[in-house]
Amino acid sequence: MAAITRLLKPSSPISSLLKRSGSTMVSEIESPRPNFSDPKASRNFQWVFLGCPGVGKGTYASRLSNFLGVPHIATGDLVRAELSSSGPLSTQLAEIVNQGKLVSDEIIFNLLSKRLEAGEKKGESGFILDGFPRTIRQAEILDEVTEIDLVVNLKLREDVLVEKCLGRRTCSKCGKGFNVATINAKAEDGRPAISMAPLLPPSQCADKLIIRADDTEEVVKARLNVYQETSKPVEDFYRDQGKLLEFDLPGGIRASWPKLLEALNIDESEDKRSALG
Ligand SMILES: Nc1ncnc2c1ncn2[C@@H]1O[C@H](COP(=O)(O)OP(=O)(O)O)[C@@H](O)[C@H]1O
Repeated sequence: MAAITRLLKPSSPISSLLKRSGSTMVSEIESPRPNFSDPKASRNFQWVFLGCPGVGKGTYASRLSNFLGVPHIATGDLVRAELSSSGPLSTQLAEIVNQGKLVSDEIIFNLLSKRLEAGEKKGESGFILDGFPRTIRQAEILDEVTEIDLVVNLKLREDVLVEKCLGRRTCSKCGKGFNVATINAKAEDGRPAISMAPLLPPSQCADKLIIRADDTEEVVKARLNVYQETSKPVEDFYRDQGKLLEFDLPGGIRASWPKLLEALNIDESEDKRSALG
């Protein structure tokens, strides 16, 4: 794995470059190509998680980020934080998100570069991006500003995705995500059977659970359509670069996590095991 993942450090902070790319003058960007001649300039993992709404990008990206010691950055979380901040963008964002549409690339670049900048100030390096890039333009700009080492594409049958989204709950106090759905989908039409136990909250979170406003059946279906039309091509973008690792989730976390580590060639007994919680 080290060979795939330990590439070299970009010469400028990705946050400032993403900010500049918020304008349409993408061609103006001076790409900070990795400096392969400096063997000391090794950097941390720069991974992307792709997959349909409800597939579990947040769950697995967050576990891996603890395991690998890099921040998990979910653009959906950044959008929701902005939404609840009652800042100038919040009304506009609520309208877009609650219809299941994508926020403009400019707004996303802006939120992401602010998050990366704050992380750089705290000494963060590397990342697992979740929910970004979601358009070809976002993928192209990300490619202009830094090197992505690996893209994990999580996959699950669509009927299960809807059930999972409808079962999602978040603790309004600690922010942790849970799922109250018990999934037992039978094998049919060439789709494999899949069972997933619910991921229930501990007692201190049980009375603080909230449901995302965009997790209604109608909006989930709209988001799945947007994914097929706009985000699916991003898979091809990375497939063509030879960076896409396809991973069909075999079931819930218990069944999937060890298999995912195996697919990533990560030994679970490595020193970061304690981070798993
Ligand atoms: N990279 C992005 N580009 C455009 N819009 C985004 C992006 N990331 C998040 N959003 C907005 O935030 C919403 C929630 O995103 P996310 O939490 O990633 O949801 P999902 O469960 O659909 O994967 C999206 O439906 C979209 O409106």
